[in-house]
Amino acid sequence: MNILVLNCGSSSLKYQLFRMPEENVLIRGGIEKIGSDDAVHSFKTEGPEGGESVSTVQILDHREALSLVLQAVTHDSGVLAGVEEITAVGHRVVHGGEQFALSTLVTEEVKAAIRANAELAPLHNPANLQGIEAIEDVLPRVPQVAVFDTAFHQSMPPEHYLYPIPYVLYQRHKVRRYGFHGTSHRYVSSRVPFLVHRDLMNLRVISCHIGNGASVTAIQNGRSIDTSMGMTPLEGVMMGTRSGDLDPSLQEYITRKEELTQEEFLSMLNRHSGLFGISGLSGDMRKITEARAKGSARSALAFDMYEYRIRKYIGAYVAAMNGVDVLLFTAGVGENSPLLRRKICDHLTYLGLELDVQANESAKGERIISTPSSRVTVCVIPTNEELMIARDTQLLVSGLESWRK
Ligand SMILES: Nc1ncnc2c1ncn2[C@@H]1O[C@H](COP(=O)(O)OP(=O)(O)O)[C@@H](O)[C@H]1O
Ligand SMILES: CC(=O)OP(=O)(O)O
Ligand SMILES: [Mg+2]
Repeated sequence: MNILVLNCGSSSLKYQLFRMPEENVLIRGGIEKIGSDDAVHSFKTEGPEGGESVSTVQILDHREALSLVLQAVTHDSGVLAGVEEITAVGHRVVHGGEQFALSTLVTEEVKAAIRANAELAPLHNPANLQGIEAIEDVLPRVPQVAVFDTAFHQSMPPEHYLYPIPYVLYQRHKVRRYGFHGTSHRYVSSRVPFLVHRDLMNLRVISCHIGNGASVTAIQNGRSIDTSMGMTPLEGVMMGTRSGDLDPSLQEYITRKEELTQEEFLSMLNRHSGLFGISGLSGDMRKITEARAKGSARSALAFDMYEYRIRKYIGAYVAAMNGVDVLLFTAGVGENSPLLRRKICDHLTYLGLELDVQANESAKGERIISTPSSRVTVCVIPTNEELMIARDTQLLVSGLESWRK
């Protein structure tokens, strides 16, 4: 079967088409700057006759973006003869609230729940829903599956997911911590046994997903027991453009002093803070690392704060699990910044952690970067949220087909 996986961001759409169960990627692509005259659509087909295409186009919304995707996977690339060859579509959906601990087939109720949770993930859920509805319009008979960022963290116990505020706010409005990047944390932790040759059920893993958004998760016996993001993806470590943890009193003080509205304040924390806010330069770790190397004091400060805040969460999760067996790094920064990994590990030697400095600098792909005698195994595991979504979609759609027979 051919499964199209869509990850709709606020102004972007990433996609991959999988042939399942072989797990072959037939084509992968992305559209950036949706809503502008100069949106960029790029895609790449795999295999011996693989090719690449990059074009600048005017794209108003996700609906238009999706028609380009369908054109790319059929006519433009020749990968499929027609859209009817798409068996099912899997979507990354960021906020599933308390309703979803597992992936699910999209129904009217599921769409209503995604809509209801949009308030909690305003940057992500509306775009996810647009993607689902756009597919419904074009391919009304094709089953769709929603795979939630929050689902993996539904195993957190209440003492970890509740905020110490009046309990009634949880009862009335479901104010609690949910956590995100669950599909990524689930995927990378599922790879650990293959790398360390030990059963996940007996391991304490700290998973650091450090991309544009970043979160750290404590995984005990294969289940998430705590994670750094909260009710929204703003809590936790410092990120590219997001602040992470703050004193909540800042809101009243800053909005008064700077005459900001609540929306402007939140936008400042989401889009103008983090690495970008401190460096004044960029939220992109590559630019920060370059500027730091050239002597920029503010970029060096931004880097140090970023590293320190991740390390504090690692320390907290060592305490949460009474130790750690595996520390793993994933996503754009986690996979590609040996400097960040080294700086973090330099301060964890009290755990008996010994980084293999050469392995940390040189290798690519899934790998162990600690020494054989290290008491904590440190790994780099490239994430693959899309594959996880394709697998869940396959599973749910196969169930549907056998039920229909
Ligand atoms: N070689 C590299 N060194 C440091 N950071 C990198 C490198 N390559 C990518 N990154 C960083 O990864 C981040 C993007 O991560 P990614 O996981 O792709 O994010 P998202 O999926 O949330 O958009 C960017 O901040 C980028 O700077
Ligand atoms: C939930 C979240 O922060 O996602 P991303 O890292 O893709 O922005
Ligand atoms: Mg991501």
